[in-house]
Amino acid sequence: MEFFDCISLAKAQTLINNVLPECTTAVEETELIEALGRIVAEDIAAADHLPPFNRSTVDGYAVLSRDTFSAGEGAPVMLDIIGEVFMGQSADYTIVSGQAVIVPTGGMLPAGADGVVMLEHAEQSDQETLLVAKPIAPGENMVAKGEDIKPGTVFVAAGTRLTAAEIGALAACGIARVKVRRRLTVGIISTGDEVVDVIAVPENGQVRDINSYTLAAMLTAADCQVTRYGITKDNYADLLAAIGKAAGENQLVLVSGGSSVGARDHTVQVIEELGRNKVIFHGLAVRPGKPTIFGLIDHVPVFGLPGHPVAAMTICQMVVMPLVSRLQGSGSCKAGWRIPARLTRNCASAPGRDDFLRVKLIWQAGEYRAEPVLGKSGLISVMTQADGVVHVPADSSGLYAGDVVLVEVMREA
Ligand SMILES: Nc1nc2c(c(=O)[nH]1)N[C@H]1C(S)=C(S)[C@@H](COP(=O)(O)OP(=O)(O)OC[C@H]3O[C@@H](n4cnc5c(N)ncnc54)[C@H](O)[C@@H]3O)O[C@H]1N2
Ligand code: MOO
Repeated sequence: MEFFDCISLAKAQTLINNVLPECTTAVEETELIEALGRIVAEDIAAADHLPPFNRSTVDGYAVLSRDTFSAGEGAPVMLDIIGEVFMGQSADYTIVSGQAVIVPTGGMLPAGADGVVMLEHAEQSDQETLLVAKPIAPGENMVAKGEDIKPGTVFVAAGTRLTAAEIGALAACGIARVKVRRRLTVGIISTGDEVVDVIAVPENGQVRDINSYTLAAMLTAADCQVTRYGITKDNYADLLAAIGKAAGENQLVLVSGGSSVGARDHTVQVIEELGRNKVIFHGLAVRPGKPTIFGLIDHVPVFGLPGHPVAAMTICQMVVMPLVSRLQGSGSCKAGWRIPARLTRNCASAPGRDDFLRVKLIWQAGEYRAEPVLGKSGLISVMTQADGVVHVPADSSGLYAGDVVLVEVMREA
């Protein structure tokens, strides 16, 4: 039996970057609310000032702040109330020194006013006379025209994955439709004579398909359009047909199982045949995930992911997701939050190999602790217990309890 040569993770990433350096995903326009989670295709700048006029942030009296500087509880400043601004209406006044105008929270400030005295810090001795008991600073209790967003400012950059906050900013600027990248199309195939679908009751020797579900869930959460191509038997012709179809219909293909070197592991030969010798690597010096395959079929990247469910998910997160982000035109990896945490126990690692350590995050004494989740690569429960992965680089011989590590969070919430 011929065993594969493992290359380093760093070399693998360079090879992937070299063959697929940039985003080629087409652009489409979508309704604002449909744009949540999508990747913005071009820089978005504001056309106007936000807000378009000076606004009060409290219920009170619009004034010239300098008129109030000498105000105090025992020595109120007296101002003339010249009118009232109503909510949603233009403030058709100009105030000068010695004058005040009643304004509601969110109301427009009259010209000349540079601050608002809160209702509770002033008293009306009659309808036209205001006694101010507390000074305000210039700009206090108001939002200035353009203070939020200035015209011409790029407030959502190309490559941003839209969250509720950007959706709100776009709404504020009157942008009802957004140019976003088309969803990356991803085909997913599970292989294995022993693998049966979720609705089947497995017989002895059989297991239900986990990987096409975990992978589809991860890619869907990363805003991809996923097609599951079911389960293919460990049979060269069936695998050739399935991978060929998936590569013809998608921008990325993930095949789980059959990536190792056993007699039934055909994935690499199939990619080689369909891609005309475009297998770029087979074997990574990582754990888990050693038998990972990467190749191209007519420019479509195809990964052969290890069958063990922990390995399939981990390689998807650490190797496939960065490529997905790049192909999507996104600067940020969907599930790529890294947070510092203190390791709770020693973890050995073989030098010369990158290790991906599964950890559970526990909030304790004002910091996160990273508790290693022990368990074999074939156990899906390892992943239900883990919150993320710690990358132990190839030049490390391990980590010590108390080390502060970066945890790549894999959990959505
Ligand atoms: N002699 C060696 N044997 C193995 C090696 C090795 O270096 N030398 N590597 C091991 C490692 S590491 C892994 S990971 C697996 C990878 O094997 P394959 O990618 O070829 O996957 P299979 O053999 O098809 O399956 C492995 C394992 O995973 C289960 N599996 C497969 N697909 C699914 C699925 N869709 N859902 C749930 N479980 C799945 C399968 O039943 C096997 O138990 O090879 C080791 N062997
Ligand atoms: O990829 Mo295998 O699961 O390293 O154990």
